[in-house]
Amino acid sequence: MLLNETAEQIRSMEIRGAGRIARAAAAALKDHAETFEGSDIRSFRHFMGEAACTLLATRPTAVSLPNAVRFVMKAMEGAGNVPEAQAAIRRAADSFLLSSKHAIEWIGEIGARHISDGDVVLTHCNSEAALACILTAHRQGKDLEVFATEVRPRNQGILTIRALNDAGVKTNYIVDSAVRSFINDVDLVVTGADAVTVNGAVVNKIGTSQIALAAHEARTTMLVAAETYKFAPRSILGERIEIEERQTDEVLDPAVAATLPHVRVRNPAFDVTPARYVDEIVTEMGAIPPTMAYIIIRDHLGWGIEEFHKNFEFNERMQE
Ligand SMILES: O=P(O)(O)OC[C@H]1O[C@H](OP(=O)(O)O)[C@H](O)[C@@H]1O
Repeated sequence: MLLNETAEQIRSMEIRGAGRIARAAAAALKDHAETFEGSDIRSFRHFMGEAACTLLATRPTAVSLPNAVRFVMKAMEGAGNVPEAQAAIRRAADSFLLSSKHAIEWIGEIGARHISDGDVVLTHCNSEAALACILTAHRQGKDLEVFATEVRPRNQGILTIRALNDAGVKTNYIVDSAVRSFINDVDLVVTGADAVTVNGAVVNKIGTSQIALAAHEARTTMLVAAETYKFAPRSILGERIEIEERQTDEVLDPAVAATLPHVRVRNPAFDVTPARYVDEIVTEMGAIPPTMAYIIIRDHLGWGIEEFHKNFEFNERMQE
């Protein structure tokens, strides 16, 4: 698929979910690299740099996207000519796609151990990682019941209840505002994440923080399922995660909005749940307390402060 087409599909949310966005971007960079005609390595770097920028501009919040793009782009750093650089990009993209798939499988296994026979689990939005935990527990023969939210305004809950229904999981579909009414019937909340910052805060679909608050009050365990490529290196530098605010027509019919000149519709797509409301983050490296985010960023992703200096030099070279 052409790079611009992938970018448009991510922007319009035809391709959505933090992990899927990241994999689509890695695959798009790989295909794009093959379309380069020429032999000048500097022109190739520029060609790929522009493609990376196009992908990065699609959606601002899910950190998996810049992490995947950087992982693939960094692979060509040492290449001396175009075929070498193309091969390096191919290898890196394939390795990202494979490790992403394995990460979700591992998260499913580890997350399922947190779910006991007879548990009632609540999930919000449509997260591959969170669903992996629930579906693995179900496949293990545990008798589960799930509460899945509607997820206004894009209604990703429909995708979730379809997946649960297809697997034969007993599921209750509720509007977002019904969470507190049912939270005392729930043993465990499992959500995904679009980003995890260095202080262990979890950025996820709007409404997650209200659910975490309700779970905290009810003493219901709150698990977040997230691959390590959703941890945000730049948060070490104090950079904040930009919360995407989407078009208002997702919330209110423009014809109705036109009759309400004093009303401003707000549509943030994500919110931030502080670490103290999250019991554990289930990653492919194991289940960790959210306060261990720094270790994941530094020791596993390899992003210490010194890496930012290296990256700065790399970006300078890309712009030459
Ligand atoms: O990567 P996985 O676990 O699939 O999803 C993680 C998160 O990505 C989604 O964002 P959106 O629907 O693209 O806005 C949701 O916020 C979901 O919880």
